[in-house]
Amino acid sequence: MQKMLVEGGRLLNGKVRVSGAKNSAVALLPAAILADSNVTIEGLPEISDVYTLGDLLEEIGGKVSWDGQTVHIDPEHMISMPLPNGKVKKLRASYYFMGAMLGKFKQAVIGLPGGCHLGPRPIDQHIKGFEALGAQVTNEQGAIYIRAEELTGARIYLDVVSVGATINIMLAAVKAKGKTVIENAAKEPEIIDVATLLTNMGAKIKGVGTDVIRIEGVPSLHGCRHTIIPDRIEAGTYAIAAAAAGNEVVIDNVIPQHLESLLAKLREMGVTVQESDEQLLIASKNPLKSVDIKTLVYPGFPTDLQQPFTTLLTKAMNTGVVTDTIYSARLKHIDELRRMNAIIKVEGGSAIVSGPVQLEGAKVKASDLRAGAALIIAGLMANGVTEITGLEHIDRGYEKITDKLIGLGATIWREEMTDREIEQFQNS
Ligand SMILES: CC(=O)N[C@H]1[C@@H](OP(=O)(O)OP(=O)(O)OC[C@H]2O[C@@H](n3ccc(=O)[nH]c3=O)[C@H](O)[C@@H]2O)O[C@H](CO)[C@@H](O)[C@@H]1O
Ligand SMILES: C=C(OP(=O)(O)O)C(=O)O
Repeated sequence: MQKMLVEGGRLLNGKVRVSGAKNSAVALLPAAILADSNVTIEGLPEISDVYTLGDLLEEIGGKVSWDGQTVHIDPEHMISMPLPNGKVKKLRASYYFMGAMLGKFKQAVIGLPGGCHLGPRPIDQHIKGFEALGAQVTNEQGAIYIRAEELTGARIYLDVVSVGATINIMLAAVKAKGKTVIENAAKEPEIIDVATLLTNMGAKIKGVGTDVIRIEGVPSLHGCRHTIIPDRIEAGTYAIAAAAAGNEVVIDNVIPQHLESLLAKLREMGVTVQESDEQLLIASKNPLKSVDIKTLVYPGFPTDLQQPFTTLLTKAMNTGVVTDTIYSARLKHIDELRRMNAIIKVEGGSAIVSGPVQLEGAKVKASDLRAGAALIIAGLMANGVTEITGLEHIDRGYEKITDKLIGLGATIWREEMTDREIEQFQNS
């Protein structure tokens, strides 16, 4: 087991390249189940969630071969193997096996998913969608059993706007008989990416990127080649790091339109942001002004950037209020930031950040993926050395983050933990 050490006080400078989008990748890989022939996906991020999903595809009989960031998936010998336990518990996105296996085999048994602990992560809207298409769904000892004689298109209104439910219902509906309409659908770029893959496989989908998606079921889907979109959350994380601890940083392989809410907030704080076709230039200034943020569904401020942004607010003048309307309990980074000298009060589900303060290096624990990113940025801003444990969360979603930050001039490295440190970590 390793820990990460960050020596603060070096200003980030230079260029960093963004990898493929984690939250697309985790849906594109299960989507390949629906094809009858080879699917190739290019530009995948080298992160543990991606490899876990590759292993799960193999568990159900797929042939999966990797060539760097490209994966070739041969679905010909896949079967409707139950996956009640094991690797499905390691990540949230294993729930996309439900929609994809239901669409392909008319049945699926999938353990309730894992993923970051952000408070309750219900899947009632996914189940409502599967049932509307004609499936019977039961929960038996922590696994979801789904079975249908036949899948028939339906009109499905989502009671909450959900990325996971929108994608899962698309996966189940692309081969159903007749027309499916998903109303109050989510509009995130990752949903468009998944729909693009499915369309390349022969699916008939209209309206993605709006809140009404129309799907005309087709009897079969074929293989294809697809290139993933860049990771807007990784790009946003580097943009925040540059604003917090940078001089001038160019972020390469970005779709700036995917980040408008973040960029608007950075500009409000006084950060210089320049956008070009595939790049962002972030130039930080002192002092920064505080702003309030409220996370919302796309194109609102992303919940996945709330935690790193909270760290940035510690160096801004006055108080900024952070409210996460998607995952109101996504606040586990706050106690760790307080250990580093941050002044943050939690009131009525919002975090109130007072600044500016000089953060101090400390021993902290990443409780989830974006909390990890928030702590790394705090380490870059802090006096002295910050020691971060819980790296398995960070490795789920950030490709080569230490190398990328070293490329920008940061002093950051990983070390093996001693037996005593591992014991302390496990008891904490
Ligand atoms: C809308 C949104 O910002 N979604 C984010 C959410 O996706 P994720 O797929 O986890 O969450 P959803 O988009 O599905 O859920 C959005 C909201 O709807 C609720 N809900 C969801 C499904 C359901 O069946 N019932 C239900 O009540 C959730 O509790 C949440 O409050 O976390 C991911 C990982 O951090 C992000 O990449 C997504 O951008
Ligand atoms: C919380 C996240 O991931 P997951 O939903 O896969 O746990 C995230 O991407 O920020």
